[in-house]
Amino acid sequence: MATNLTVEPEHIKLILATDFNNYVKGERFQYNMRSVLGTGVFNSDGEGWKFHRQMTRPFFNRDRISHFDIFERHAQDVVAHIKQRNRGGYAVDFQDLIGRFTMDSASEFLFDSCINSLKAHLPYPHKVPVPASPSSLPTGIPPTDPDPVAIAATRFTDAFTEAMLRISEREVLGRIWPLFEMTGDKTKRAMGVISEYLDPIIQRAVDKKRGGGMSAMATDEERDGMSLLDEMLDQTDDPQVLKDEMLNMLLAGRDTTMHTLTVVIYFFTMYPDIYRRACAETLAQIGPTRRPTYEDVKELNFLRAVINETMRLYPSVPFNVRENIQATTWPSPDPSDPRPLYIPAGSKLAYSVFMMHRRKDLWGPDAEEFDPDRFLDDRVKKYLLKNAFQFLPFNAGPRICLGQQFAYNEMSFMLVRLLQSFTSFERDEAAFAPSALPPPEWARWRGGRASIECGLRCI
Ligand code: HEM
Repeated sequence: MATNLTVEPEHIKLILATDFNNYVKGERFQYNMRSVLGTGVFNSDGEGWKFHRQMTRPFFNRDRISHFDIFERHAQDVVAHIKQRNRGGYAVDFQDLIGRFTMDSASEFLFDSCINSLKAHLPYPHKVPVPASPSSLPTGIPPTDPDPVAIAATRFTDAFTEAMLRISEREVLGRIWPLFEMTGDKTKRAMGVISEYLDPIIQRAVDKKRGGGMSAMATDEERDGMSLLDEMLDQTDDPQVLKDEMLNMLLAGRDTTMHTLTVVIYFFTMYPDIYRRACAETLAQIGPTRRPTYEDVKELNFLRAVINETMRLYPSVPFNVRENIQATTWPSPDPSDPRPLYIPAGSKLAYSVFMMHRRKDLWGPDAEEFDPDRFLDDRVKKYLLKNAFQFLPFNAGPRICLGQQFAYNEMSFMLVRLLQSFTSFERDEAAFAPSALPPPEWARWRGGRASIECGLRCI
């Protein structure tokens, strides 16, 4: 069956909000993801989804997301890693590094159990031969991690990445993916490693609860100190349900913010003026060393515009899919033919915010340009305020991203710490892995320069 793709705000509004109950992720999508995401919040519909959503939502509503201690610890590690690598004359794979920041921050925030991926050593640029012994390294960093915490973190994050890649491959292959897994489930190995890591954490939390630890009778102060895992234990102590939810949350919490932060930095390397303005705003509001507070972050209007403009052009979830339960109609997108579109029951539907965010009729003639000022000047009124459904990096309606405010805080905090620490960022294209380079023919296409896995020098 063909997939119908829409980039119309009116259609997306129906799917996500006004006719929400008629659209589901669907059995096919859930089957593809199940061996990794189980029945977690991303991978469920109907009553199952409601159970997961109501189990996790209260956690994000608390004023917890305004506590920045976790971000500070991990941001300091990021800055130290960059300085150390740059001192040795090496570029840093920023996407890898910032993925460690978002993984460690999310795991500590959500489960009070940090993965500690920032404790492991960073990979070297692909052309640098891996030194044979610690003493031969200019930075003095041993080539492998002797620390068991670092080894466990690396095994876990590698397995996590592998599992996510495997399920995305299934989506790309579509209906025929089981043919490619006839000899066995391709997520099994990675899920074995993931379970080895998560099962003891979950078991400890279950035992703590059974032993009379945190409970629904906890005081407000005690609740403030509870992790999402503790809170979920108020609803269930089924280890499989808890594990599914942890993985769903880690997926949501690592890759989205990692991707957005990487593209922001990529844009800083392309547009030094934008970088200078963001820097000037940060220094005026917070100064060169002070740790940013929740209130500071809210005042950084230009930085927020940079983040929004990045998510407009490169949203972390560029496409999404749904199926409709009942047959329905959509308004015609063609003004010359007002007849509505008929959508038979059980249609495969895709919507692309990536494409919608670049439409010139919705955003103006410069829709494909990177220009954060469009979120600050009269273009807000002219375009954005006309239709709330034309800017949807976090989705909308009942399934809107639960971590939106956490994500804005986390990304702003990390960017402030980078802006305070470095006066410029440069791409080091010699350090790019060949697989991260755009194919040569892209250079002939307009806008075809981007490759976001960047080797970076921070000065
Ligand atoms: C730049 C950062 C982020 C972006 C752009 C983003 C975007 C999205 C989008 C588009 C969805 C809808 C997915 C779908 O319906 O298929 C979503 C859902 C969700 N997000 Fe985020 N997200 C971000 C960060 C986070 C973070 C940091 C967390 C948690 C720590 C989080 C937690 C969730 C959860 C739990 C859902 C599932 C909601 C549901 O289905 O009811 N997100 N996010």
